Amino acid sequence: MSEPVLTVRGIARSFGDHRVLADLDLEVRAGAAAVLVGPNGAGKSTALRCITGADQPDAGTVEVLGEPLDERSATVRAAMAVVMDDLDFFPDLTVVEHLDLFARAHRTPDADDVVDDVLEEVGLIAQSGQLPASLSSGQRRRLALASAFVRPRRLLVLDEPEQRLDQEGLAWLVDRLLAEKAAGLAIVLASHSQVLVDAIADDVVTLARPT
Ligand SMILES: Nc1ncnc2c1ncn2[C@@H]1O[C@H](COP(=O)(O)OP(=O)(O)OP(=O)(O)O)[C@@H](O)[C@H]1O
Repeated sequence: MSEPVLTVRGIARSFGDHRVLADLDLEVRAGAAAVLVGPNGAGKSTALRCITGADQPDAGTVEVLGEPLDERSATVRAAMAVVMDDLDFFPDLTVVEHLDLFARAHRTPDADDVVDDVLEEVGLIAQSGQLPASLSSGQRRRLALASAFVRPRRLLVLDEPEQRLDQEGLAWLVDRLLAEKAAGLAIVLASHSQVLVDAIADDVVTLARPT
């Protein structure tokens, strides 16, 4: 069996005396998907933030490709594509300019072709010249997801990627994530969509709302 792409051991996180995560373990290998489920406030986003280095666990360890997580390392930045809940875009860059930026910054081979293909796939060809403020919320979500698919990646970290997608968008997302797994990507995501969980999860991790 391949080495794990992501290994989480015993992470814990509290805010004041509010314990959100306690002793969370997770291992995700190439071609597999782990899905975090649980009610609002259960700690799914907190866990993903600890995995990406956006937050620090109080205890436990996170390893990416066998190395302790350092989100500044070139290896981690090249491997980990992250789409979280908060969608920040440059207000003065168009849809296609955002994707060009991601693709070129990460040295995607044949960047122009990749960006065109992904724009088509996410259904944003007609909006490619628009600024983010003029997109619908679902179109902004598609742009955020597209940014992960125009760059090299070995680990996808996605926080509720189904949010604001219509039914056709959810069907696309399922197909895309299955294709990512088939291509050897490791995926960890949080979701409230049973359709998505049933379609892609190899491992379902249920977090309970803290008491
Ligand atoms: N920076 C913070 N300071 C204080 N409390 C926080 C902070 N971040 C998260 N929390 C708390 O931690 C708990 C878990 O939040 P989190 O966002 O991880 O939940 P979630 O499972 O992702 O929920 P949802 O399904 O609503 O997205 C919540 O009670 C939240 O208020």
